[in-house]
Amino acid sequence: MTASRVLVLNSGSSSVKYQLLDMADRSRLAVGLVERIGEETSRLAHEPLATGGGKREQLGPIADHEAALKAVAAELAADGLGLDSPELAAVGHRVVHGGTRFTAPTVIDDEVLAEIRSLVPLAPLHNPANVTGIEVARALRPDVPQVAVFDTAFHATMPDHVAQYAIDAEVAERWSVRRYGFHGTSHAYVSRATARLLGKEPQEVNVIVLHLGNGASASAVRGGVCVETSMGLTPLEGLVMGTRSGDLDPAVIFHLARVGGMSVDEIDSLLNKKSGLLGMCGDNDMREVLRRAGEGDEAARRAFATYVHRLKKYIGAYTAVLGRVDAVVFTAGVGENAAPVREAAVAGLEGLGLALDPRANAERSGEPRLISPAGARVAVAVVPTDEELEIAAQTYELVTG
Ligand SMILES: Nc1ncnc2c1ncn2[C@@H]1O[C@H](COP(=O)(O)OP(=O)(O)O)[C@@H](O)[C@H]1O
Ligand SMILES: CC(=O)OP(=O)(O)O
Ligand SMILES: [Mg+2]
Repeated sequence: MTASRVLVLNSGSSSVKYQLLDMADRSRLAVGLVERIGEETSRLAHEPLATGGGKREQLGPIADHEAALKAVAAELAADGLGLDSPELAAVGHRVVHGGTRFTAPTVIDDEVLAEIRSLVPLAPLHNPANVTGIEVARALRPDVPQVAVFDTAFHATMPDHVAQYAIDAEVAERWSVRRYGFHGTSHAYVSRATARLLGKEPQEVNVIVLHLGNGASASAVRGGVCVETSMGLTPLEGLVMGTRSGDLDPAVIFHLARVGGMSVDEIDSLLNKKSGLLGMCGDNDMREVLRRAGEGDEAARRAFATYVHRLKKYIGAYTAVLGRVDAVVFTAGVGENAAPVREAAVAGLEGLGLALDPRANAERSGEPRLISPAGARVAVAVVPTDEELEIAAQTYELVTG
């Protein structure tokens, strides 16, 4: 019997999502989530699909990512799905920043881990958690390959003139200042799945992918190759997000420092953790924003309008970048679930060939589906992302291929 299980760890700044998959048939054996790590109200939700044991929940403080991962390992072990199993072929880690060095899945050794650690300043919210995940998994199973799958990898094909910021070239080179892009695993998976939905090969279609989760980014994918994306040096640029500002005039930072007396760290925290929907209206969860806006709450309505306006700008810009667009596709928590966001983002874009079928848009389903009217010039679609499956597939291919 060859080992065919892959454990995928997707560690975020305050959460860990995980899945144990059997890559022999791509089935999911266990899935779970630890959220609000570092708070009093941490929660671990675990579902051992293989045993049919039903969902289990643990409430109470989980201090840090190390504690979270150990709790996950204990849950898996309790179902006989532990990391000690001889069937475990590899652990796949989502690593957010791969810099210019990593553009493909990579088996992690000491040197690779050191390089991932050195990229922490470029993804301070994400890479430290990714490093902890690698350290904990490695300590538990030093004999099993640990593979890093990078959020930046899919965007490495962006042309230099797209990746370059219009700043002094020597300064940019010296400090690795360029646009990298993130959520690449999702953009890759979803753009391919969209081609399939259209009955085409990825090489045949041009797609605009809107990944709208807590973090949010857009990408322009021409014939399966990423040519532009909205996140930059770090996951702060681009769309309005749950707690991040996205695009702004860089002079806002000088102004807040010089006139507002804020430190660089305070401004960093303001723009990454206290901005976006949260900053504008006090709620970062789109469900709350929609509920409040529906009740006529002015701050929530304006936050929604700003969020949607930014999306429209990117759809227009990427239509120009691609020249011909076959599909605009919505994915991730907001993109898959929030029909009002999709409706408002596409409204008024008939000139670009975009329209929605209101009935199809209102339908709820976990399947990839079209929400544009039959015969529309540009398809509009909802395609659920599956970063964990994609990470598992890339990991398994690397260790067995
Ligand atoms: N039914 C829904 N309507 C609107 N927004 C939703 C809905 N379900 C989930 N979301 C949004 O999805 C977001 C999380 O998306 P997700 O892709 O899971 O994010 P991440 O992977 O970045 O943590 C939540 O902040 C929430 O606002
Ligand atoms: C890169 C990024 O923004 O990731 P997330 O959406 O998981 O925060
Ligand atoms: Mg996500």
